[in-house]
Amino acid sequence: MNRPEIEQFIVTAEQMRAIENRVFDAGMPVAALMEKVATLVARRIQALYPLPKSANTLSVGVLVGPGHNGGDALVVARELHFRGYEVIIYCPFTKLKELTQHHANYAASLGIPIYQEIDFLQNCALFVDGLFGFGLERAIKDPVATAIALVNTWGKPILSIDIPSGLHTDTGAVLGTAISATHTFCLGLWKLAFLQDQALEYLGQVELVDFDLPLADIEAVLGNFSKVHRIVTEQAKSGLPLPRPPAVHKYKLGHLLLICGSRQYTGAAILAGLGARGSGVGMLSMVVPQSLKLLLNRHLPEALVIDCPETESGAIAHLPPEIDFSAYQAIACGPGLTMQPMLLVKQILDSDRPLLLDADALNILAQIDPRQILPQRSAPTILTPHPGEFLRLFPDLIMDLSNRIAAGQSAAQQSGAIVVLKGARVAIAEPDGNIYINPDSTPALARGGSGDVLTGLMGGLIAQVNPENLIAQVQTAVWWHAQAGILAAKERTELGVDAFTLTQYLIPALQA
Ligand SMILES: NC(=O)C1=CN([C@@H]2O[C@H](COP(=O)(O)OP(=O)(O)OC[C@H]3O[C@@H](n4cnc5c(N)ncnc54)[C@H](O)[C@@H]3O)[C@@H](O)[C@H]2O)[C@H](O)CC1
Ligand SMILES: [K+]
Repeated sequence: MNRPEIEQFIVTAEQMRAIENRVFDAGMPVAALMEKVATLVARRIQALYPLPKSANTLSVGVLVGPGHNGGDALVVARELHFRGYEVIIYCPFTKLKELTQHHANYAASLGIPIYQEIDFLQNCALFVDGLFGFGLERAIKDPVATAIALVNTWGKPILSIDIPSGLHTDTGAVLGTAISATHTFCLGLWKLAFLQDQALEYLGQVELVDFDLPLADIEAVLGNFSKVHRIVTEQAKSGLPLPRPPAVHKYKLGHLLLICGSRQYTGAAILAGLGARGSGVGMLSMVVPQSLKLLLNRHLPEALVIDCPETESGAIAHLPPEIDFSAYQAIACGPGLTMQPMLLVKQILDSDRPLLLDADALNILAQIDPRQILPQRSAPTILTPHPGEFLRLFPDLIMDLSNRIAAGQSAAQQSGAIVVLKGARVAIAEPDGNIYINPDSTPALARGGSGDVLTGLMGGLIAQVNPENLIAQVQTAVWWHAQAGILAAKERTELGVDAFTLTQYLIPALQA
């Protein structure tokens, strides 16, 4: 059983090494730690792939590298051998670290075959990957590169120790070539690569193996320096406005002003409205162009629809002159807006309400310059860009998959806004440099309209709380949205999660 508090930390290779060194300096022998860690991994492998009762054994190919990742793999090989598995080792390296060499000698003395060619392992039913861990420093070359490519094509389960060999521990980039794991046992603390979009297809199912690194050592190294956090379920749930106080009325549960839609993008308004409905917000007012009013009344009978004069092409022309922003606890704006309501966006930027901008509102903001206007706002601003919108907003922050965390942090610091950077692993950056990454999601959410649902949901949540708790609500919204997608995909496959269906899973996701 992992300690729950351990799940929140995210470390770089350098931080992991520093934590590990503190433990060694305090007296824990390196060999003892390796023994402990690898024994835990071996047990997990036995649980996942028990020896079949029908056959006498299961053949396991163990890929062994020159460092301590290879040492871990050799301990696993030895344990599986003693438990009755037929183990075959591939180790093409002539020079091993000392401890690793000791384990290799002992494995050989037990009669476990060790080969320098990968072909000897091609009939194995299962592979354990211990080629490289967080010590990988340069691109993998032949013959190991070819061996990795070959094992990947064999289609057998591959269980990686610590990280799939070939992935950079911090960026998740592939260095030369990488193991495509079916399952990865991340050792001790979550490494940054596990939250990087570009690593996801190599990781398979992921699991943290807690081996009792003392919290004091983790905190001594991470201390105030670690600004990268993993959103954990318990914390996300605690942000939900539940349970409601028993004696409460609708105006105490937040009033959201949701500004969205155009004749061209009608559905975006409906989806955002349904997202807001899911949030349980006390009151929902929706600003839309006139011609959407009837349709919205049909889909969202509970919403107060503020219909606005519209442009020739059906965008909102302007807000009603009598609109009073102080009646709302939050404003969310953007889905389906088109680029026309430029003045409207300027007007809400001038308001003193917490403001969430998405989609076209972000594209309009990009033309105004977020770094100039956002720091002048008296209330918090939240931006929810996908990578394309992000680059329009912050064109000089070149963002690619290997630096999205740093880019998100810079954008938040420079604009003073909370920046929710969408992607396979949504990252939420705060102006103070902290960044929160949502670890569990599903590709089912990569679909038109899913962002509109998030805007409504997040808007509805932030309207319900004190602006001081905003960052917690933003995390909760991102987590909740992903959980709804995960549940919907489980019941309906990843193809069955259109944005409307997603709105129908918001509440079931909480019940689950
Ligand atoms: N997390 C912990 O506290 C523990 C981790 N353990 C395991 O140890 C590895 C890290 O071990 P380390 O020896 O530092 O690194 P690696 O095994 O990843 O490999 C480094 C080794 O490989 C050489 N090298 C680097 N890049 C290449 C390359 N492209 N081609 C060839 N050789 C390369 C480098 O020079 C080194 O010699 C960690 O991941 C865990 O699995 C401990 O077992 C327990 C505690
Ligand atoms: K590995």
